[in-house]
Amino acid sequence: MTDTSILTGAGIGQGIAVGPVLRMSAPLPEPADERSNRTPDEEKTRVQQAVAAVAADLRERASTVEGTAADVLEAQSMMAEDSTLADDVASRIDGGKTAERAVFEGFAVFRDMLKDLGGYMGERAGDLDDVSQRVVAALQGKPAPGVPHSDSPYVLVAHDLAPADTALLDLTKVLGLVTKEGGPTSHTAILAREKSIVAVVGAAGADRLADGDEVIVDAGAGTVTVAPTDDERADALRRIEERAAALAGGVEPGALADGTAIPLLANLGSAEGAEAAVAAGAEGVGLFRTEFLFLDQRMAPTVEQQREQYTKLLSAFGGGRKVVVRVLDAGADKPLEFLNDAHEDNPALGLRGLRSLRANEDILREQLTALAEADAQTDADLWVMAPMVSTVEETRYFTELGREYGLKTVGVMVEVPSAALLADRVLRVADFASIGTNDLTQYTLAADRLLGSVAGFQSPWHPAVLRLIGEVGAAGAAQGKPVGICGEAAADPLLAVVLAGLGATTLSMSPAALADVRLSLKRYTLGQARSLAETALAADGAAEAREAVRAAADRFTSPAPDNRNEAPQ
Ligand SMILES: C=C(OP(=O)(O)O)C(=O)O
Ligand SMILES: [Mg+2]
Repeated sequence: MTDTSILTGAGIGQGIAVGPVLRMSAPLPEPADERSNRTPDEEKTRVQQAVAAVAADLRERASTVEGTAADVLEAQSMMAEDSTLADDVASRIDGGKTAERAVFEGFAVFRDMLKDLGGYMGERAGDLDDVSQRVVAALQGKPAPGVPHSDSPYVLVAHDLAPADTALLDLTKVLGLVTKEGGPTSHTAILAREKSIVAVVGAAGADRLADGDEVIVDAGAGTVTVAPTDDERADALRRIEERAAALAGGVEPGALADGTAIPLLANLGSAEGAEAAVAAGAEGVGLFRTEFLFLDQRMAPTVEQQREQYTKLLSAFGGGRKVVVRVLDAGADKPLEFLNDAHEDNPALGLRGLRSLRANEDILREQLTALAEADAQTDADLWVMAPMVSTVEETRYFTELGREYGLKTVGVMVEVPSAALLADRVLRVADFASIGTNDLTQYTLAADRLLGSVAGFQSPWHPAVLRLIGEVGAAGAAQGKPVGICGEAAADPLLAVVLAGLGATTLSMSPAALADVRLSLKRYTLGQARSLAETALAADGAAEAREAVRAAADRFTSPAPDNRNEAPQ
């Protein structure tokens, strides 16, 4: 590509990168479908050896990294050795196929099954393709297709990047990443977010980029500018410098430009993440997902087991810092057998969240006991909340129970439109509300958050979702009760400003998002945030809201004379 053109995709984070393209080596050609001239036993032995070598290599890579990267690589090594897949490949070899062809076909069938499932499972299809390529390469004695080697920095462009490769990218060389495939919840995106790699995934047209093409990757805008003009390049380099300077400016508390405090908190699923969250500037925890501690358990956790975990977490936030713990949120995307193992045709609308705890009140009481005991042992400021509350009556039930255990601050999550619409009454009872925008969006737009086919509906920018958030913000302001946001929406730097304008008093997000949100809040006054919220509410849909807010926000931050139109504070 030589003429300036712009590709669009899903940006991960807010970074910008400028540099020459280097492409991933092309995938291996499809193995020929011809009869094997080896015996089936010989071919099966070859497959076993190749699979064992690939699995060992993936495990070895897993041992050199941590966190999600290690989990992904472990999961891939298990895919390689999956016995159902092995049986499928063996039966193809019995039918006369070569080892290479049998692996190619067998893995493809399972890949298609995952793709058909859509959502999170569909996103795993790429992981399986990568394992298949690695096994075929091992069978052919070729190196596994992977990241190119370069001594100078470059923007890596790939059809889709395998998790094994993303996990091990040399970040001193890779300036940014562009892929044609993959969505915002693909492993590539998850790992890019975790490693703060400037990335645009799912960029249509990325396959046309060639080695040496100069590109600007703008993750915040979700664009890749090919063959930029001198002005575009200079502007991008200036913004890179500005962002680096601002991010290096230390971790001040979250606040708007006029000093209005918007504390920035972390979403955590285990106490292990606490140290990194504090290092990233988390002022406390806005959502501790307790069910993540017990997802693979068949039995309810004991009080002791829980107390130990909660004490560890609270100790990391001593000195009176706030930690909001959510009681177990079972159901739909987070199944907990010990709370509800019934088959439900529509689990998102079933016995989940507080409903399932109420049906197992002994488990809820044990959790509150453990929380109260951990609270007594530490000096963090513990707040406790219930998930999936849909009525004022449920709010009353939970807050009364919490107070029975001596918990000082007891609130509810607003994730269901009914709770948002009656927020004034809910907040008369609860000490605070925390809005879970992931579920609130799912229920407002009637779009299963796990289903790829309806992913287009899952945007918290939708004015219907924002109007509900505004209801809660207004009720909180009227009654002087805190209203936090703890869904993914809070991690979107521009939407975070809109949320502050709608009345959010704290924002909680994955720690990797804190720096960019902090930076974004600092650009706008409360008056401007409210004006941007009005702009979003007036739009017809999510895309229109985001576009209108982006344009209005640019007018606020661009140099005079436009700034004279600044909204009143
Ligand atoms: C924060 C939320 O809870 P979870 O994602 O755990 O359902 C939400 O629904 O926005
Ligand atoms: Mg939720």
